[in-house]
Formats: sequence, C-alpha cells, structure tokens
Amino acid sequence: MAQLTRVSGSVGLITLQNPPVNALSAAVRQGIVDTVKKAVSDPLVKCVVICGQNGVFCGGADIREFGAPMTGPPLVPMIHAIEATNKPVVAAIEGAALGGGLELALGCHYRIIHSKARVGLPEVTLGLLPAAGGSQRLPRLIGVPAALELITTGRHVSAAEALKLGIVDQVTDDNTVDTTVKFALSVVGRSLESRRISTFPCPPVSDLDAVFDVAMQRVRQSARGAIAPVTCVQAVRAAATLPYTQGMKREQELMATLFTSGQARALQYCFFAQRAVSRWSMPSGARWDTSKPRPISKAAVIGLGTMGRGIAVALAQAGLSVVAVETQEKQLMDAKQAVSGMLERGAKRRGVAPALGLVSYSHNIQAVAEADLVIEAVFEDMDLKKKVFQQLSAVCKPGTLLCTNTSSLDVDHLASQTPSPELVVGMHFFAPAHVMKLLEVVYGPRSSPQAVATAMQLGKKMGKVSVAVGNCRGFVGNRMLKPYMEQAFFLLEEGATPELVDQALEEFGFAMGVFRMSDLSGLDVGWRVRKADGLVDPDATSGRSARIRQGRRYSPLGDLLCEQGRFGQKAGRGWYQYDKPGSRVAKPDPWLHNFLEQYRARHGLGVRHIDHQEVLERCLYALINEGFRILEDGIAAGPEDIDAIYVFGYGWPRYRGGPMFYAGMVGLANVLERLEHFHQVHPDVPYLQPCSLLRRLVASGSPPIQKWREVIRKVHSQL
Ligand SMILES: CC(C)(COP(=O)(O)OP(=O)(O)OC[C@H]1O[C@@H](n2cnc3c(N)ncnc32)[C@H](O)[C@@H]1OP(=O)(O)O)[C@@H](O)C(=O)NCCC(=O)NCCSC(=O)C[C@@H](O)CCCCCCCCCCCCC(=O)O
Repeated sequence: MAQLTRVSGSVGLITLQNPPVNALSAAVRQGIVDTVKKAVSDPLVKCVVICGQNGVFCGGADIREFGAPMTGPPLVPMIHAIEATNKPVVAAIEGAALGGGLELALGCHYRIIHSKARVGLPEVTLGLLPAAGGSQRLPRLIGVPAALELITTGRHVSAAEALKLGIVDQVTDDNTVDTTVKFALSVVGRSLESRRISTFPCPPVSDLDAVFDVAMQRVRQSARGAIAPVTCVQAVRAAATLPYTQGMKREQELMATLFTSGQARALQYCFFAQRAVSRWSMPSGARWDTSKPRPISKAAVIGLGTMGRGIAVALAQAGLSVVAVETQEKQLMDAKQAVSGMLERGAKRRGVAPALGLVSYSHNIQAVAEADLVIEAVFEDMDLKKKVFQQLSAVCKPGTLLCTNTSSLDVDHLASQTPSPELVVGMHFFAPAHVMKLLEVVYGPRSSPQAVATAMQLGKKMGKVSVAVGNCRGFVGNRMLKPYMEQAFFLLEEGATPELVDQALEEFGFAMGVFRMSDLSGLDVGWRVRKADGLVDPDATSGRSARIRQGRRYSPLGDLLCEQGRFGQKAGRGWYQYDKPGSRVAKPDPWLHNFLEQYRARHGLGVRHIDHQEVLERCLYALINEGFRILEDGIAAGPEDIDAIYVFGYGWPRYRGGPMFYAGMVGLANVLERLEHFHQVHPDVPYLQPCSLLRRLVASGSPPIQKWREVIRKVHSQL
C-alpha cells in the first residue's frame, strides 16, 4: 500500500497506493511507517520523495474506516516521525492533497505541487477538524487569519493560491515527481532545522482576541447549528496560544468530541450519498454502468423566464453551445440582457472569460432544429407544454432528446405527444438554476436508459448533483413537501403562528422555515396548483365542510391569504409583512395573527399550546413518511437519493444527513410510534398514516440505512 523504490541513485521514492485517491487506510499508514523507516536507515538514500499513485497525492484519512475500531499505526506519530528525520523529505503533490493528505505533506520538509493540483483541509465538511496536526501546523506556516479561513470553510485551494499563501514551496507544470526528485537532490545537506513546521512559532497577530471573536461570530452565523466549524476555531486558537505539544493535545481532545458525533456521521453519510446517486438504476433493471450516454454538444432552451434563463447560463457555463428561444420579443430582449449579465458575473467570480458567444437567441422555435437536446422551460401549464412538445417533434432532427423542466406535471403524458417517447425525460432544475446544485432527472415508463444516462451526464457536466427518479406527482422533492406544508398549515389552525413554526424549523437547521420559504417562492404558486386540482372552493367559508376537501382534512388558509392578494414577498405581505414589495425582511404581522384568531373562532377550533418538538415531529415525520412511500413505490431507488435531493435542493441541514438518514438517527421505531399517535389524533389526515415500508423496517429490527435496500427489494419482489 506504499512502495519504496530508489530513483536517481540516492532518492527514496515512496508511492502511496490505494486507488482511487490513495486514502490513508490502515494498510497505507503501515506502508508509510515501514517505507520511511527503511529509507531513513538505508545509507544509499540521501533524501525521500513521497508521491501518490495515478496522479493523486492523497485524499486524506480513509473515511470508510471511521465507523470501525481504529487499527494500524495512528497518523500523528507517523507524521511526527517523517518531520523528525534527518534526511530531507519532499512531498510531490499531484491531483489533490486534502485533509490527512495535506497534513502528511505539512509533515514533510518541502512541498512541490503541480499547477493543476489543489490542497485543503476539508475535514469541517465531514463534521471533523484536521486532527493529524493540521490545525496546529497550518497556522504556524501561513498565519492565523488565513489558516482560520481555510480550516473553518474546508475550501480547496489552487496550486497558485497555495504558493501565494506559503503552503507549498514550488509549482510545476512539468512531471511533478521528476521535478520533486531533482528538487530533493538539490536540498540534500541543507539544515532541516528551519523546515520543521511544528517548531515554528505562530506568526504574531495584533489583537488576537478580536480575530477569534470575529471568526467565532462568522462561523456561528453561517454554520446554523453545525458544531465542527466552531470546534475548528477552538483548535486554531490553541495553535495561536499554546506551545505545539499542548496545542496537539488540545487538537486531539477537540477531535474526540467530534469524531463520534451524530453530525460527523451525518456529514460523512452525505459525502458518500452524493457520490452514490450517480450510480443510478431504474426499476426495469437499466443502470448507470450499462447505459451509454449520447454525446451532447448543442443544446436548446425553450422559454426564457427565470428558470429558462438560469438553465441557459448553466448549459453555457458547462461549455455547451445553447440556442435560447423565447417567442415574445420583449421577453427575449430582457432575457438576453439577463443571461449575459449572469454569464459575466459568473465568469468574473471564477476568473475566466464569459461564455457569451456560446448562447444564440431566437424567437423562432425552428432555431432548435440542429440541437442534440432541448429543455422546455415554459410556464407550468400542461396544455402549453403539450403544444411545445408537439412543435419540437416536428422541428427537431431525429434522435434529439426532449426534456421538460416541469416541477410536477406528468412527464409520460408529455412524452405521449411525441413519436419518440423514449427520448423524453424530465430535467427538474431548482431556482436559480445556474446556482442550485440539485437536478432531478425524471424518467417515465417509456424513457430509454440512454436518455436517462444522457441527462445524468449533462447534469454532471453542469456541476449538479443529479438524481434519477421515477415519474409521479411532484417527483420526489415536491411530493414530500406537500405533507410537510400541510402539517404546517394545520398547526396554524390548532394554535401556532408562522413565527413559531419557522423558528422551530430554523433552529433544526433549515435555512428558512416553511412560511418564510412560502413567502419567498410566492403563495400563488401553490394556489394555482390547488385550483387546478379542484381543491379551492371559494364558497366553502365556514362549517366543517370548509376544512374537508375530497374526503380529507384540508386547510384553506393559503387560499384565503391569496384571495387577499397576500402572495408573499413580491406583494409585500404574505405569512409575514414586509416594508415594501420585494423586501426580504420578514416581520410578524398583527393582521395575520388577528386573521388566524378570527378563522379559528369561525371554525370553532380550540387553541392549544404547541411546542417546537410537536412542530418538528408533525412536519418532519409527515415528510419522512412520504419518503418511505416513495421508496416503496420505487420512485427513488434508495434512501440516499431522497437525502441528496433534500440536502442539495430543499435546504435540509447537511449535518442532519437528509430526512431518511435523520429518521434512522431518531430511530425508526420512534418515528413509527409518533406517526401512529398523530394519526390516531388526526384520523382524517392520510399523510400521517404510517407507511407499510416503515412498519416493515421496524419489524425487521430497524436495520441501518445502508441495509434498507435489501428490505425494499423484498417488498418489491412480493408485489
Ligand atoms: C479527493 C477528491 C477531491 C477526488 O475527487 P474525484 O471527483 O476525483 O473523485 P470522487 O470524489 O468521486 O472520489 C472517488 C472515490 O473515492 C472515494 N473517496 C474519496 N476520498 C476518500 C477518502 N478520504 N476516504 C475514503 N474514500 C474516499 C469516494 O467516496 C469515491 O468512491 P465512491 O465509491 O463513493 O464513488 C474527493 O474524493 C474528495 O474531496 N475526497 C475527500 C477529501 C476529504 O474530505 N479528506 C479529508 C478526510 S478526513 C481526514 O483526513 C481526517 C484527518 O485530518 C485526521 C484524521 C485523524 C484521525 C484521528 C482519529 C482520532 C479519533 C479520536 C477520537 C476517539 C473517540 C473515542 O473513541 O473516544
């Protein structure tokens, strides 16, 4: 797992060998300990170079080992032994040196990096801190402010920036190992006293307390309940205030508080879930590894409203040539200006040239004739979308993939408007489409595996976390949102306020509570959908019938607000009030409180005390229950798909791992018991009736989430 060879006569070359990223597994650590010892004791070896196999230096500690008891030599003494050698040890960094990988490099006496490689201490994103000396060495090397920023954000740093910060000694465009071998030979015989970072004093900072106070405030604000960023600040403070040995002791103590925490487990689960969703499968048995995507070089977007503009930007930023079509001339001109602006701002941020030339604009749908793939993003109206699909079928060259950006309409129904339904899939983007990471790729019963593979690959090219899901009302994300929002409305009827519900959800870690979110996205969106579903009945203003629709409990509160023109932020009032239309600062609204009181009185609803726990259980367990139904129905292939959708598209706090992971953490039996209780109290709310898959999992002893697929497979095989 680490190989020692002698090159250029007197250089001991140690190559880490653990594909794909040379993670520091027990075997690799053992290999490093053994090979370093051998190289140091070999009189023919004058200096040592450490590199990684296959163009990657090292992706850090092996995260997969964290769940099991530690075996093999620990990292800290291993790195100390390297630093303490009296022969120069130089790290040859290709690809990436991250986490423990960079900590290993910081234990070396010099670091040479390829210009395309990157370094970083991303432990915080896994709920940890750099506990192989990283929190103590990096501040000593580059100063407290820069180290604080890197360690608390986990940001990856380019080779150029690493050189500027002083993390590396040299950047090369040539063969990194050859360059490093030459460099190592050139420093043989030089004193190593000034190269051991652990012996450096931390560069002094004027007003250290103020620096740490500001950093603590910043992480507390942005972390919204995540403990690792706060602990990282404490670890760097130890570097700045304690001698190295004591600082290391503090680093270990702080790591011990994080290592077995639920947040670390959740974040590490998210790391693997994000990667697992790319290995998609369909109920037909089609899979990611047996379905070949088609090459896409020219794409088209139909409809240049907010979503269409964002999609055009995302496509162009991914390097595709884009035809942007909008039939209304004024809208087309506005869109052209907006898309160019977004491309220019994005390019400035990324330090590249804007891809303005990649987008062409037309008001004629004929312009898409040569596109390999078209994404329809017109208004959410089935008749309009059907018309667009019929036109596209007539215009596009044979084999063009037709995608719809619908957020809930039936993809299969749209596919039936074309002679080639196998070429139709949903590509459900989230606003703003060029920013949000999530993409739901929706396959209908007739979508071909190749169409799914192509949309998934395109999503990846656009930098999205793409999740393949089946076709049903609302797909995965919006389908689960419905019971969640429904419970929030019911809680208002029973005595809660929007502020109370939102506070509970925001303290849980959501960026925004359900009512603030509804004000942001606009209350009229849901109103239109409910109207189309025949749920809105303006005559049913009082009596029990006003709160029962289609045989189940219904809250008309959202409809009543819409009737008053309270559409949310854009109207300056919704569940909250705002200083002016478009303002973002939500303030509690006495009008709304009064309205709720009158509403409850009119319907004879008693007011009771509702606490945060009830808000969380009612809203989140209803959502989770629907997640189990989605798994049971085969709409999502596994819990990781649902969790990735919620973490990357719906603001679910990443340190809670996603709704399905959270259910496992709370205990499936507890979730079941609370749902049973709530369903008993509210028998007219079908969403609270525990799903049979949840019962089944509890009956099978609540297996860990990694084993749910086995139970799901059994359920499907019995259907
Ligand atoms: C490296 C990457 C940038 C590569 O990206 P790329 O896009 O090319 O590839 P993928 O991301 O798709 O990855 C490919 C493949 O590899 C898997 N993988 C990647 N990194 C790791 C890893 N570090 N470990 C295991 N597996 C990894 C990945 O999952 C993919 O496989 P899959 O099957 O899932 O498709 C990119 O991969 C990347 O960013 N990787 C992560 C980098 C990172 O975050 N590194 C930090 C790791 S944590 C760390 O290093 C910790 C150290 O600081 C210190 C550890 C000290 C431990 C001491 C413990 C003391 C505990 C004391 C407590 C005692 C408690 C008590 O009991 O009392």
